This record gives sequence, structure tokens and C-alpha cells, in this order.
Amino acid sequence: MHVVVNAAMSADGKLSSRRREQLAISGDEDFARVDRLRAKRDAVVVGVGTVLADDPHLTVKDDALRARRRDDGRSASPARVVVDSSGRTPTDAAVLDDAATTYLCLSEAAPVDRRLALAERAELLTAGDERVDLLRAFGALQEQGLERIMVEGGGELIFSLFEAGLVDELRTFVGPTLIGGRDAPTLADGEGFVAAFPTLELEAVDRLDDGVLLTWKTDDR
Ligand SMILES: NC(=O)c1ccc[n+]([C@@H]2O[C@H](COP(=O)([O-])OP(=O)(O)OC[C@H]3O[C@@H](n4cnc5c(N)ncnc54)[C@H](O)[C@@H]3O)[C@@H](O)[C@H]2O)c1
Ligand SMILES: Nc1nc(=O)c(N)c(NC[C@H](O)[C@H](O)[C@H](O)COP(=O)(O)O)[nH]1
Repeated sequence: MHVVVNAAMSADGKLSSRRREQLAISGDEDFARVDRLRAKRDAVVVGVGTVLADDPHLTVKDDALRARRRDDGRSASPARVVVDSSGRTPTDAAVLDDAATTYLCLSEAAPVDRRLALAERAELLTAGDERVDLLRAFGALQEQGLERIMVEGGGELIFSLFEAGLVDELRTFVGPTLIGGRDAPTLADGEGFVAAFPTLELEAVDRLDDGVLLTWKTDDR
């Protein structure tokens, strides 16, 4: 399995404002790059915080990219995956439409009524007691044939994936804006590391829109 985390952040490292609403940090060029990256992957993963804040669709948008996937015998868009301990994904969320297969990674804490409501629209996987056990959940995704994984956020999930040692590559678009705010989500939130900080190796620096795309490889994979 190969896991690439992709996100856009402001010049001061925020993914959104303290209101946690969807905020376009990327410009057209970066969104087109994200679309090409999606088109190359087997699955696109987000945390439920991102579903609740952004209601993303996570599909490939460009017709030529969709057609190329179909020509290769694949679905037009990769599978979508939501990491959602207690099944908070709304049943009318855009990721649950029929544009692609969707997996919900739940924990044992997800109530039965939520499971029943969501099972009609998604494949349910369970790993972990209170929170989703990401090592087990990603192992289950691999068993489904999902090898090339892209993670699109948010900050809580990204931190946990680094903590679990699951990240191979990190791509961050740093946009020309400053958001600020101690409560605004950053690229990696969660508890934070105090020792054994994951180290990264810089692979590429590319100017894009009015910002910069940084491509990093992780050292410990
Ligand atoms: N700029 C970008 O590229 C970008 C991308 C995605 C999201 N965002 C923004 O980020 C914010 C949402 O991010 P977030 O950090 O609140 O939520 P998130 O998307 O990271 O989801 C976190 C939630 O996932 C669930 N979860 C289950 N198991 C988990 C585990 N082991 N580790 C971590 N989470 C687990 C928990 O309910 C947790 O609250 C929104 O403001 C959104 O607009 C920005
Ligand atoms: N690359 C990127 N640049 C941004 O400026 C931004 N805000 C996001 N945020 C990721 C988030 O999850 C978005 O909501 C989905 O990228 C939307 O995906 P859709 O168009 O609905 O398929 N991602």
C-alpha cells in the first residue's frame, strides 16, 4: 500500500479558519493537480470532520481523466473512504451518492441505528473500540484491493496517520493567504508529538498558482 497525504494550507499553516468552513486556498492550477492525483489513486480518504465541514464529493472532475480510467477498466472515480468512529456521516452527504463506491471506517462505538442507516449507502468496515484503529482499517482497505491511497484531510486524521506510521508521502500546497487563529485547523492537529517527531525528506518544490507545492517523502516507511 502507498499512502499520499494531500492538503492545501495558508502561509501560516492553516487548513481553514476557526469557523471550520470550507475555504479555497488552492487556485485553479492546484485544484487541477488534485484532480489528476485523484485520478491516479484507488481510494480517496477523509475524516468525518471534513465531511461535516465541507461535504466534499471526492470524485474526478475532468472528463478526459474519467474516460481514461474507464478505458483502463476502472471506475470513473476512485473509491471514497470516510474515517468516522461513531457513524456521524449524514445520510445525505455527497460522498454517499452513487458516483463511486464508498467505505465508512467505523469503530465499535458506532450505534446500531447509524449502522443501519449508513449500510444502505456505503460499505461498512469496523476497526477499533472508541476511535477508528487506522492500522487495522487501512489493512481492511488493502484487503479490498485498495493499494494506492490519497488522503485529503483534515488535520486530525493527518496527525493520526503520521502517528500510526502510515504516511509515505506528503504534498502540501502553501497558498498566498494568512488565516491565523489558535483554534483554526492546521495540517496536523491531534495531540501533537513531543518526541520522535516524524522526519521528512524534501522531494520537490514547485511554483503553482500564486503559491508553492511542497512534496515530501517520509523517512520511516
Ligand atoms: N485545506 C485543505 O486541504 C483541507 C482538507 C480537508 C479538510 N480541511 C478542513 O479541515 C477541517 C476538518 O478537519 P478536522 O481535523 O476537524 O477533521 P478530520 O477530517 O481530520 O476528521 C477528524 C475526525 O475523524 C474521526 N476519527 C476517527 N478515528 C480517528 C483517528 N484514529 N484519528 C483521527 N480522527 C479520527 C473523529 O471523529 C475525528 O473527529 C475543516 O475545517 C475542513 O474545511 C481542509
Ligand atoms: N486541495 C485543496 N485545496 C483547498 O483549498 C481546499 N480547501 C481543499 N479541501 C479539501 C476538501 O475536502 C475539499 O472539500 C475537497 O477537495 C472538495 O472536493 P470536491 O470538489 O467536493 O470533490 N483541498
